[in-house]
Amino acid sequence: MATLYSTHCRSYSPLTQSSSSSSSYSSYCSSSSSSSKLGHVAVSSSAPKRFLAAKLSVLSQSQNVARMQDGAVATAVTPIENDYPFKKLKGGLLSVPSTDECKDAVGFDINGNESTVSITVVGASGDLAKKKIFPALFALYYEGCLPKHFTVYGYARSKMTDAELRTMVSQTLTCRIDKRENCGEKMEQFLERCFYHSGQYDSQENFAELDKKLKEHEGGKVSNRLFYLSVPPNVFIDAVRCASLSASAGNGWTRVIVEKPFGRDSESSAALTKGLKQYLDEDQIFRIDHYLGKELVENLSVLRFSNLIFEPLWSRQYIRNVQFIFSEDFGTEGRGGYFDNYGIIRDIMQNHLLQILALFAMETPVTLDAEDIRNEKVKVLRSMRPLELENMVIGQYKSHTKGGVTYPAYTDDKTVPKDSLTPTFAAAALFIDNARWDGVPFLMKAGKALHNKKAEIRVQFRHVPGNLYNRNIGTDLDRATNELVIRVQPDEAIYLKINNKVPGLGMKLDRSNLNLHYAARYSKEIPDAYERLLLDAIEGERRLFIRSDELDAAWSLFTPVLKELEEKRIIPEYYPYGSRGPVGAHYLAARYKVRWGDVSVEQ
Ligand SMILES: NC(=O)C1=CN([C@@H]2O[C@H](COP(=O)(O)OP(=O)(O)OC[C@H]3O[C@@H](n4cnc5c(N)ncnc54)[C@H](OP(=O)(O)O)[C@@H]3O)[C@@H](O)[C@H]2O)C=CC1
Ligand SMILES: O=C1O[C@H](COP(=O)(O)O)[C@@H](O)[C@H](O)[C@H]1O
Repeated sequence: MATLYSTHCRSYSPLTQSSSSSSSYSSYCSSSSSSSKLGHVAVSSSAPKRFLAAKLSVLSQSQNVARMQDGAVATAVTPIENDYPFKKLKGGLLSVPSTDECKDAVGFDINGNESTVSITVVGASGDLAKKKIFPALFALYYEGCLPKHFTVYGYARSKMTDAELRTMVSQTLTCRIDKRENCGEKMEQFLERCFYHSGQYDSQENFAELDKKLKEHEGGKVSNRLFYLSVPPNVFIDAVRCASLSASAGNGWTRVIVEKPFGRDSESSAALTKGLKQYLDEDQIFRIDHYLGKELVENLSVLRFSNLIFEPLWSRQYIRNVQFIFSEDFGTEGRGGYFDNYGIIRDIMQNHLLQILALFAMETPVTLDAEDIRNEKVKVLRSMRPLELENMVIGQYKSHTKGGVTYPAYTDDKTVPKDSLTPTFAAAALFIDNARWDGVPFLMKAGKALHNKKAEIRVQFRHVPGNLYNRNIGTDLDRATNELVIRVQPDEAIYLKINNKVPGLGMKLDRSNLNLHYAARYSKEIPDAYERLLLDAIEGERRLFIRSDELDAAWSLFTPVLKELEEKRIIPEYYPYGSRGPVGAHYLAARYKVRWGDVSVEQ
């Protein structure tokens, strides 16, 4: 993706040229008066603004120019030669990043036929569906991002009427849109497109009934179907089997979003993948890791690859250590049954934090195409040393009374065995054995029931060699090194800690932050990760979803230590609910001469 720009409006090439018109980087030109000897490219000007799809029927063989259906001329960053990366894209599709606004969502396929998208939320009665999926779908609708013809179906065993589903969706709306203008009116319109079908997850017959209903809504148009598996993992394969055999799209695409957990170790993950692939091709499977949809995680590559000042520093030569920190100020209340079978390492580290690490550490991908990015991520994961027990600390929260309020221990949850050793906290030191990162500790820390809720990436740079100002810094040289902090949530920010002189006649040094604070810089609300990911799945954009080889590599790193922890019944270090977690995490970091950045006074 990321390769075609309309030159009729402007000439643009990322990194090398600037826009020659006042139109924004990604604005979309809908007409052209220029003549061209180039062939016809089938794309309508009602194509979505976000990803403009163009079918390349005839192209200039040697140039980076193509003509759009509506006459606009577009240029690619690299020559279009019916060659990589384009020929890899199905049906000769080019996709172009445009604005993140999507007011004119497309309702046509590439041949100009009217198409529909049906989104079936399997497990619609559940927590995730209510909390995240329906609100995200509504936000996309509100923003004009859903295609013209779309239908949302809830599917679960619970008996519900369409009206009851609609009440459930409207009452559980927790999304960022809920206080916006015309929310009620838009919600009414959205709910009219929501329906419910009750059925078993292992019943082809029940899915065939769903298929019949979907067909009625599709009304003979090209049908595209997205199934979101928001059910416990033991139901995944049954639901995929029944959906694919009885309710696949007849003439459009069928895609399935699969929620984590993707297994609990290498073997079970491989079995799940094998099971899914009995019924689906890899490119139909969208394994979701919602951290990849978070705004600042998306921005990580932009920060790195579009700013000259960072990439040259991005290696062992300048970086002392990197920290990935996740904390929540609540326990597993309500999810103890699920959590006890997985623990924090599987719940957060093996997926969310490791995915961010891979994006952070990868080499520059050839293009922004999903496969190029995922290829680079896999290389990072495969260059990593499997985690060893000695490089890991685990903890579990215990009850704590503060201000007259007693907070429960993890094992106070009725669905958790009293003698459970499942970690609710873990810290780990990981290493990437490649030329760029040899010897640099990548530290991870994740915990529930801690003192705050936060997710951040901290990059600590090396000391300035022969620093002229060492005398002015004092004895704690570590404190004076530069640190780049990417605060993923809450209160998104990117800031760089630098040393500066305190104004005055003396020479006293101070630490200050060069701060990109999102709330101050942008008035626009940040979309929820599920919005971005759902939209990507609808648009067939796989960049933020996990490929099966990435998943295998991720499990290979964690499976041995997970087995060892369980086999040896390693006792976690107990920490009070609402504290900063086990002190063992500090000893682990100290072994690699690291101090956690989130515990210093000036964070
Ligand atoms: N909730 C969250 O915050 C997150 C959840 N996930 C993952 O998303 C998926 C859905 O999560 P969540 O909504 O919390 O799950 P729920 O436990 O709420 O289950 C979803 C629905 O599945 C059905 N269901 C529940 N248990 C079973 C069972 N044993 N057998 C068959 N059907 C069952 C129920 O619907 P009915 O009885 O009506 O059929 C339920 O409403 C899971 O894979 C979870 O791991 C991932 C990240 C975060
Ligand atoms: O996947 C999961 O993520 C949530 C945290 O997500 P966030 O977007 O609210 O930070 C976590 O609570 C849950 O345990 C885990 O399964």
